[in-house]
Amino acid sequence: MPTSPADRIQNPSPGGAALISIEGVSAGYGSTLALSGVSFSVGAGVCALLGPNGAGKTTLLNSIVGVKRFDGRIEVGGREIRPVRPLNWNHGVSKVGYLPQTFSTAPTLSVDEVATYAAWCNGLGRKAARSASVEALHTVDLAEKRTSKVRTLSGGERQRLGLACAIAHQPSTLLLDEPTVGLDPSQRANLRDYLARVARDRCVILATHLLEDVRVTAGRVVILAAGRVAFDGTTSELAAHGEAGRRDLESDLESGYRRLVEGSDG
Ligand SMILES: Nc1ncnc2c1ncn2[C@@H]1O[C@H](COP(=O)(O)OP(=O)(O)OP(=O)(O)O)[C@@H](O)[C@H]1O
Repeated sequence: MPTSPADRIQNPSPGGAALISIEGVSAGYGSTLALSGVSFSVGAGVCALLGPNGAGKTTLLNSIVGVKRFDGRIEVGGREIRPVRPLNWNHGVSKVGYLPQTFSTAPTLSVDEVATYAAWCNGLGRKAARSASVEALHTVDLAEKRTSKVRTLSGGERQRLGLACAIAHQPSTLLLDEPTVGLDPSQRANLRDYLARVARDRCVILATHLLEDVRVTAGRVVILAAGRVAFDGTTSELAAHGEAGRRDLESDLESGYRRLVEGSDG
């Protein structure tokens, strides 16, 4: 069985200090139950959150960040999330950085203004927010665009601006909802490198449909199906669910995923 590079370099074990703890979380929209009794905890490392369309991934991330009402208990860095209140409400700098599935912001603001404002909203003072913006834009390779208006950015550049907004205040946990969608291959590789680096001492939950994201970055995988946890283990354990004799780790992961979620591996 091929071993994931992330398995070797990270400590995705929930046996380490849990940065995010989710216990019996249920949430819905009117009569639609989107999450039903979801429980797992996550320590340092990249934890991939997989599942078919409508499985509840975005609902779970919105619950963790405190913008979606839920039943059950969620703690981030030992602090209980009380929906619906911003995470940093009266508590200083937010411990969470969130890149939503669709990042949108005021088109007439400059790139630098948007990132500075995000850092300020996440609890930094004005001066610290300005330098945090400079650093974050450098990290996502947007430093040269800092004076450009948001409306002039390409789709991939907007996505990277969204990431800069999520990381500028240096949160201990990062929630990223399909962050590699819309990025070109070299920016996608840069983002994966960045995630592997920051996840050494932080928790990253990466919601994605791309098994290459999982292979390259994640040590741990949680699969949601119809609002419930269908799998919780390492990437190697997920691959072990696949049909034997596949070519590589990514094929094993796909086969394991399809067997668990669809009851077949196509
Ligand atoms: N604002 C909403 N109003 C009503 N139902 C919603 C709303 N948002 C999500 N849902 C429903 O909740 C369920 C979970 O949706 P969610 O967006 O969390 O899934 P997901 O796993 O993120 O899907 P995808 O992979 O397509 O992004 C789905 O049945 C969806 O139709």
